[in-house]
Amino acid sequence: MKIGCPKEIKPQEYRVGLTPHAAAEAVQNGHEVIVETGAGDGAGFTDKEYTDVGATIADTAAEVFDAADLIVKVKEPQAVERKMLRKGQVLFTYLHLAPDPEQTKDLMGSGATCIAYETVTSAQGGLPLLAPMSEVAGKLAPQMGAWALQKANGGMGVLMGGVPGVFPARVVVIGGGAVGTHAARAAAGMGANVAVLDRSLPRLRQLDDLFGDQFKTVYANPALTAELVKEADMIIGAVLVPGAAAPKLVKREQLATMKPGAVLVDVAIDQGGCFETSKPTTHADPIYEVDGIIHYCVANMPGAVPRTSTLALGNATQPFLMALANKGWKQALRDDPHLANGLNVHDGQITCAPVGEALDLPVTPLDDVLNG
Ligand SMILES: NC(=O)C1=CN([C@@H]2O[C@H](COP(=O)(O)OP(=O)(O)OC[C@H]3O[C@@H](n4cnc5c(N)ncnc54)[C@H](O)[C@@H]3O)[C@@H](O)[C@H]2O)C=CC1
Ligand SMILES: CC(=O)C(=O)O
Ligand SMILES: [Mg+2]
Repeated sequence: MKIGCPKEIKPQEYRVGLTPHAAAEAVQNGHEVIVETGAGDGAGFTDKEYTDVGATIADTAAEVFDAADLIVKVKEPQAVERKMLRKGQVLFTYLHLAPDPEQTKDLMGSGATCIAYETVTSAQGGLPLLAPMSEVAGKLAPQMGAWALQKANGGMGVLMGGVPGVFPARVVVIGGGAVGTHAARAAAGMGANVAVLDRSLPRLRQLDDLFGDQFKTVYANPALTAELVKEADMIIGAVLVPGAAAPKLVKREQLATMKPGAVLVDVAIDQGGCFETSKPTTHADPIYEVDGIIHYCVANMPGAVPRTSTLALGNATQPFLMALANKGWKQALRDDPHLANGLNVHDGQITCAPVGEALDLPVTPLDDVLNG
């Protein structure tokens, strides 16, 4: 099979979908690997590292899309990339379709088979291809929020850890999954006073057992959430309903109840955001203000640390990529129901129920596609 890896073109996205180690394994398994020139530069991988393991370098993305049976990427295909997809081709990447009707329409129109990292599941529970990037984004969130809290950046001028005699920043993390746990640990490590909210009591018990007094756990009912929102210096949005658009947990009218210069870091922005006033921003222009509250809503946060992120993502995607390449997509999905949950679009049809619900589009059952 021909596996193609284009250079990422989303603004300030420096990760790459295939590491030289992954390329080597694909070549050893008898596949042809085509990488766009410079694709690995941002993550510190040279073209030579790919050619040394037997990959071919292409001058343009068009050559990669033209040649490949299977395209491996990091971020959702941008409009110009979507035009290059074709029926029968397999796309393996993050998609985040629920809040993105335009991308969904284009992918359906392309006829391609589109497998989204973020809805692949695992037998142990959780989302194995989202988790590594959630770990990165979670650890980054307090760091980015701390920067936004600085007065020169529009924030209220509060130091995360405080100093002797002065109370530290109050950080509220909504959602205690992969992002939330790593964010809470990092914020607590910076000395902040941290509370984690989740609507899953078993998850809160687990966090309490694992982390003890490092941070407090709170059940996420709307009234309690509203109380904590008022007192917070920083709120980190880290909720997820897999595949679906994020629920809006802080409404615009609540901003008036908050401290002026408080910071909202909406990590869930890739699923549409969990604060009503969130809209996607970029690393180049990451923050904006609404009603005196600073918003940080970068949809590809791990792109800020592409070396760590590329290696972490590659560790997780590689076994699935090899299954798709070695068996062909249909057999790989028949053999592994967790990988099958990643199928979002096939030959013009939506196959992921939460995406269909979010966008009011009909959903074709996976079984019809795989065994019909
Ligand atoms: N902006 C970025 O660069 C990145 C964004 N993300 C996004 O971060 C979000 C969180 O991802 P993960 O932590 O991996 O998900 P996860 O599934 O590990 O955790 C989500 C948590 O949210 C909780 N939850 C769901 N609805 C809730 C509600 N109404 N109130 C309180 N808690 C609620 C769940 O019980 C779960 O514990 C996702 O949207 C993911 O795509 C992940 C990585 C990078
Ligand atoms: C998960 C995601 O959207 C990212 O890593 O950019
Ligand atoms: Mg996106």
